This record gives sequence, structure tokens and C-alpha cells, in this order.
Amino acid sequence: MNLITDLFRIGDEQTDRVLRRYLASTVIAALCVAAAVGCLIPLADAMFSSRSSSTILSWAAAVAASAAVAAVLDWRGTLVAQDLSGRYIERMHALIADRVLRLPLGWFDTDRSGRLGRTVSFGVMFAANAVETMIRPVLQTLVLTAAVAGVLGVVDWPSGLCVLAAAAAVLGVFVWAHRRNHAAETRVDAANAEAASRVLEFARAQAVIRAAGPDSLGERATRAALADQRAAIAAAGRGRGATQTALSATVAAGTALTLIVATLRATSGALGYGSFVGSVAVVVITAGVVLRTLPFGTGLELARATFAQITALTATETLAEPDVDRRVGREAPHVELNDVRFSYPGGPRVLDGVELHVPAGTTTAIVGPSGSGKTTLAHLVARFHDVDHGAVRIGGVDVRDLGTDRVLESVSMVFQDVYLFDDTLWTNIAVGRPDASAEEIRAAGRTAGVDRIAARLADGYDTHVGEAGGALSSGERQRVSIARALLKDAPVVLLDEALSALDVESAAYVAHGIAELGRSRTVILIAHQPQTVRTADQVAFLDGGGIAAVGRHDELMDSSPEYRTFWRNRDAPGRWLRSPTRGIETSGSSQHGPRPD
Ligand SMILES: Nc1ncnc2c1ncn2[C@@H]1O[C@H](COP(=O)(O)OP(=O)(O)OP(=O)(O)O)[C@@H](O)[C@H]1O
Repeated sequence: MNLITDLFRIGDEQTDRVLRRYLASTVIAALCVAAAVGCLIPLADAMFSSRSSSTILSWAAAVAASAAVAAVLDWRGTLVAQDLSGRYIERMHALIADRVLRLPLGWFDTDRSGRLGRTVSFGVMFAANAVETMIRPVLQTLVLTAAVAGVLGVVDWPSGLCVLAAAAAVLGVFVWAHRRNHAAETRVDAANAEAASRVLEFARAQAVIRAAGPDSLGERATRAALADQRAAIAAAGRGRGATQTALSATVAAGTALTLIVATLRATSGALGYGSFVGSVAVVVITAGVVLRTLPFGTGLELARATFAQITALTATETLAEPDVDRRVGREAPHVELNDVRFSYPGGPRVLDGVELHVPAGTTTAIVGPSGSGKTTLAHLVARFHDVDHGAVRIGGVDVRDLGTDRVLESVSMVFQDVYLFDDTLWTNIAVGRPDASAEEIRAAGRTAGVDRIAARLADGYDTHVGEAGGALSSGERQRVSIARALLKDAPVVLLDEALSALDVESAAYVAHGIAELGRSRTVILIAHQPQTVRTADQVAFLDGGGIAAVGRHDELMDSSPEYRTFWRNRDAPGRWLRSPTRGIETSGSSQHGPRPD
């Protein structure tokens, strides 16, 4: 009954008390059932040996009374179980939420977030329901079997011994079945997770998938994941079927053995006919109960898997938070990375000795090949992770001494994967600073061009943006995210600029918003566009795990062959031409279109 240990581990004091009472009443109810079943033996004995009708009636009354008490306890147990299920759901959600709020932001990749979603929704409900739907029948079956073995042992010890031996054999097969099925169930879990991610991706990437035509890579990957899920479920089903058959056969063999022994004892005169008939009834009833309970074994394992996931989550290391409260202040601070080394768990070193000084109130563009670690560097400034070596400092204070909350307070982030809540445009800007006035929200919206989006929509700022902002274009989502950052007004801004992917209007507003954010703030900008790079106070060229060159764009174009080659290779198709004196120039008219007023 490891599940009960799990329940005690996650429960609080009050829940533990209710659980103890519930288990005690479940055992008493099971003993009452056992008494009702056990009384069948003396009842049958009294009837066969023609005892007085009052003796027969008193045994019949004992059977009825025990059954009645069991029924009442059972009914009360159902109510308590429902209460307990509710408590465990609340408790598990609280444990998960508490941990999620303290996990490093870098922990939340798509896969982990997907698993977490399934644990919180399906897993928690299933595990909590197990208290009522599984623990009770399993516990009652165990108690009933033990009690029946005891009663039969008193009536006829060889028959009692047979019941004990059968119970031990069933338990043995049960343990074997669990071990045998465990790997298959783990595979089903992994296949379910993969299929869920693929289907989600399939739904989100419909435009790309349809454009790619039938049998595209996206479609094939989804089909393969679903096929793998079907295969895993079928294999696990076959395994369960085999072990279930083995378990049922063991119960049948144990029942048959007990009945044969009881029959031999009756024919030899060691067991009276009345007791024999009663014993047969008791054994057959108990075997039926055991057979009905066997399928719960798989359910108990699934419930335990959820507890294991919660335990693993609560054991996940969080970032150490400081005891002393230190703040950055409202003035734009300087940001430094000193000899920073960093690798993702189990991965190669991404940053290896990064030295960077971003002066207060200036904009530094981080430029580098794909995968060179630009996003990672920005994430380290926001303390998504802690560095393996060296230090990241904001305003001269190590981000580890500031603590995650203070760091996030002093940093605004505008990354490409903008997340919008399924709420109104207005609320999505307001989350930047919940105490902002309506005028401040309106002003931020105006600067980032969200007012133009609102003007196009039927409900204006009150329009719902859909799940994850799905009702808006990616450019519009970025504009909302910039309005959010403008409203938050944090002294440090981390930006991932991706203008090339935006429509003309959004690109203009995003560029304008970026310029506004750069006013009197310290900005670290992951830059992809030459025109943005040229406006930065300094450019840091990240390559080979370190800062290969720092300076203004034009200087670097002259002094750093690597930097020059980087831009040449990147813009090889001829979108950008290098003028002999000015470095990179656009080959045609500005792709930014109208500049917002
Ligand atoms: N969460 C993660 N877990 C493991 N490895 C990661 C994770 N995020 C990034 N990486 C790896 O770290 C390296 C740097 O990635 P990063 O996203 O920081 O580069 P980047 O320069 O921003 O790339 P891009 O310009 O393509 O966005 C890559 O090799 C990437 O695969």
C-alpha cells in the first residue's frame, strides 16, 4: 500500500487525520463484511445440523446486522472519501503552484510545461479519485481475505491454510505483474506526452503544414507520434491482458485448491457438512471480491505515477534566494557580465568566459551566429538560470544577491515568443504594471501602436485576444508586449528584435517602441537587423562562446574581419550591400514602411 504512504507524504496535518479516520473506518467496514461472510459458516452449520430455529435466526441476524453496519460505514466512507479527494486536489495544486512559482524561469521549456499541464489536470484528478475508487476496494479485499483465512483456519485449519497460500500466491503474481508492466506503462506515458506535443504543434502550425502540402514533415511527425502512441498503448494492453489472465488463473487455482481440500476434509468426516457448505460459500464470495479488485492494480500504479511526478517536481532545485533585500532603483543601472561560463544541464558549454560591460542608460546590440548564445546571455541577465562561473551584475550587484523577484522587477523583457493571456487587449497591457492608471495604459498603447489595433477591432481595447493571443498576428502580439514593457518602465530592457518577420506596420511600431524603450534605460538588444545594429551605442559580437569584438557597428566593420564576414554571409543573397564608406546599407527602399507619429 505504497499509495497510502504517498498520501501521507503529501497531506498536511489535518488531511492526515481525516485519512487515518477514513482508513480505520474502511478497515472496520471490511471487518463487518468479513463478519457477515464468516457468519455464513455457523449459519449453514446450524441449518444442516437441525439446530433450534432461534439459533439459526440469531446467526442470520448476525449476518444481516454485520452487513447493515458495513453498508452504513460504507456510505459514510463514500462521503469522507469525496471530502478527502477534494482536499488532496487542493493540496497537490498548492504544492505544485508553490514550486512552480519558485522554479527558475529557464525550467519552463515546452516539454516540461506540457507534462506539468497534464499532471495538474488529468494526473491530480486521477490520483485524488483513487482514494475513493481504488484504495477502499483494495483495502477491503485485503482485510476480507485475511479475515476469511482466519475464520476458515478456526473452522478447519487446512482449508484456512489453503486460503492463506492462495492469497500469498496472488500477491506474488501481482508484484511480478507490476514489474512486468512497469516499462510498458512508462513507454505509454512518454508516447502520450510526445503525441500531445505533436498534436498541439500540428494545430498551431496549420498554416505551415497546409502550405507544405500533403504528407509534409509536420504531418508525418504527428502521424508517427500518434502511431507510436497506439503501438505503446496496444503493447501495454497486451501486457496487462497477460498479467490479468495470470492473476485470474492464480485466484481460480487457489479457490479450486481450497475447495478440493475442504471437500476431502468433509468426506473424511473432519469437517461437518454444514460447515463445508458455509466454507464453500465464503471461499466463492471472497474469490469473487478478489477478482473484481484485481484490475485496480494498474489504476493504483497510474495514481502513484502522479505522486512520483509531484515528488520529482518538489525536489527540483530552485535558485538560492538572498536573505537581504537589495534593490536596483529606478535609475538606469550598468550591467556587467564577468567571466561568465554557462551550460544547460547535460549540454556543452554555451558561454565560456563572457566579458561584457553595458554602460548605464545605453543600448548594446548583441550580434552573433544562430546558436551562439545570444538568448542565453539575455536570459542570464534576467536570472532564468544562474551562471556556472563568474557573475552577472546589475548596478554593480550580483543578480544572485538581488534575488529572482528583484531582478525581474528591474527588467522588462520583449522576446519573440510573446505570451498573451486569454483576456482583453487592455488587461494584457495592464499586467506590465497592475497599479498603472488608465491614461498610462493608453499612452503605452499609443506608443506601441496598440491603439491602432484596438481601433480595428469591434470591442476596441476590450477585445479578447484569444488563447495565447491567437487572435492577433505575431506583429500585433509584439506591439502589445512592447506596450507592456513601456508601462512597466523597468530600468533595464532585454529585447529580442525580429523585425524581418513582421508586417510593415508592426515593424514600424516595434522599431518605434524599441527606440522609446531605449530612452534613459539600459538596453540589451538581440539584434538581427543592420539598421538596428547601427543605432546601438555599442555592438557586442558573440561568437565561439565569448565576446569576439565590441565597438560601434561601423568600427567593427572596419576592424573585425569576423564581424564583417558574419554580416556578409548573413546577407549573402544581396539584400544588403556594403557601401565603401558606411558599412552596411539597404539595397532598396526602407522595409520599415511608414514611421508612426
Ligand atoms: N533550454 C535549453 N536547454 C538546452 N540547450 C539549450 C536551451 N536553450 C538553448 N540551448 C542551446 O544553447 C545554445 C545557444 O542557444 P541560444 O538560443 O542562446 O542561441 P542564439 O544565439 O540566441 O540563437 P538564435 O539566434 O538562433 O536564436 C544552442 O546550442 C541551443 O541549442
